[in-house]
Amino acid sequence: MFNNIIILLSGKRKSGKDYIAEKLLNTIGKDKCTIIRISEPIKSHYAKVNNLDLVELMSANKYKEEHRKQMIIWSDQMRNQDSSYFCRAACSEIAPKPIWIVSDIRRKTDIAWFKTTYGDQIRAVRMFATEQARVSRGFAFTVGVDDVSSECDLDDFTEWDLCISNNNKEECDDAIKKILSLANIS
Ligand SMILES: Nc1ncnc2c1ncn2[C@@H]1O[C@H](COP(=O)(O)OP(=O)(O)OP(=O)(O)O)[C@@H](O)[C@H]1O
Repeated sequence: MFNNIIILLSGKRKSGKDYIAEKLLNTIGKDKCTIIRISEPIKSHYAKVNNLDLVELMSANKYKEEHRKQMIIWSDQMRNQDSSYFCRAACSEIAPKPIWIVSDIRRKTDIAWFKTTYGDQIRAVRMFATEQARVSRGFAFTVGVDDVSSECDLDDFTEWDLCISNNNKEECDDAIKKILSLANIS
């Protein structure tokens, strides 16, 4: 596979993982870069099993939030059988581009699988935003979502290559520069 650097983005809900991933994609260029979402195979398999509309499920709307808890429970059951099932599925048909951005790393097993599979190509990035900023972006603490392993498993992980803040435009611009530098892109 022709990929040189794989940027893993992790952070709490509404810390801006997708936002930063899209900015990186637009900066690096779609010819050289692609975004991978582990949630894609989770959602497509979950939609199939439950006869749901995948387009609605992929969008950041109420429909997605309504199904989030059930998807967490279902995907945990799948992971208990095979912890790297969704990581493998997400990477199985990716275009051969030099930079991959995985925009929704949530578990130690996700990082372990990427490191085992892609070794020193991996750059692990943790994003932070204040609760105030996250609330302003639509975050509301939800039992069964924010207090379970999909949201908390990486809270005590320390082996990040880079930690960044994304509370405002200045921090976001700075974060983009730091991630590009980490990935050896000037
Ligand atoms: N630096 C920023 N400036 C302005 N808006 C931002 C910034 N970062 C994120 N946002 C906005 O906040 C909202 C949440 O961001 P995003 O969807 O990227 O978060 P996320 O971490 O991917 O969340 P989730 O884990 O729920 O998928 C989006 O509407 C996004 O446009």
